[in-house]
Amino acid sequence: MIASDKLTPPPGAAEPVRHPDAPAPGQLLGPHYDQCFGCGGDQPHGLHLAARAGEGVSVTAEFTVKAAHQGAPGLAHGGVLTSALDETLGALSWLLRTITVTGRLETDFLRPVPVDTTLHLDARVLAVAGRKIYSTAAGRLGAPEGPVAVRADALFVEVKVDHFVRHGRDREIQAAMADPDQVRRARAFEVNP
Ligand SMILES: CCCCCCCCCCCCCCCC(=O)SCCNC(=O)CCNC(=O)[C@H](O)C(C)(C)COP(=O)(O)OP(=O)(O)OC[C@H]1O[C@@H](n2cnc3c(N)ncnc32)[C@H](O)[C@@H]1OP(=O)(O)O
Repeated sequence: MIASDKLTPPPGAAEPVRHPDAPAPGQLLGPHYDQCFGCGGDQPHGLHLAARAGEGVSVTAEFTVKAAHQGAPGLAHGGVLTSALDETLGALSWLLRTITVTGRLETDFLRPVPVDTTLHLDARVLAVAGRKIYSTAAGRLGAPEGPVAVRADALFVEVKVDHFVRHGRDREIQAAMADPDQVRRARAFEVNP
């Protein structure tokens, strides 16, 4: 499977560089926002995906499919699986110490994923070109070496905290800015907070 032209790093794109203050390999990254559908602990039907720093500019993550995540009877919904890939790819921001949002995400669905399966995900940055981060991820059934069920290629784009302040609903933005723990987590993404 080949990523579309929009996901092919341009000539001159740089190798990704792990930030010197990135969390150590093996360290749990924790949620970037408690209400996040992907990683937040306060979302009852969220994915509760737990990501860890890997070597280089990579992460691993686990997500267990619940009944609330079904599309067909007993099987995970494809959009939910794409969300798990998106969240895992988003966690790469912790290693670059930049805030990024998904610009483009292409998913291949290779095997059905039954409810109760734990999907073992991994993601890594392939290249960086200015604000554009090119990355790839896969989700395996039941074990880190299990068969690949889903995979994705992505382009994330670097933004500043201002992106969220400008576009987010005011109620949640005000609450986030009043929460010192949330502000600390946002700063952990940024090289120059
Ligand atoms: C107090 C508050 C605390 C907050 C604490 C936050 C904590 C940290 C939260 C992180 C959360 C992560 C969660 C998981 C990941 C999501 O799910 S993120 C949510 C989904 N994504 C979005 O909502 C993004 C919506 N899109 C946008 O906002 C804008 O289109 C973007 C992506 C920021 C780009 O807009 P822009 O900044 O105006 O930049 P633009 O010049 O258009 O594009 C820059 C470059 O990217 C390229 N590009 C852009 N989009 C595309 C595309 N779709 N295809 C190909 N190329 C593209 C452009 O062609 C351009 O290339 P160059 O011309 O430089 O070569």
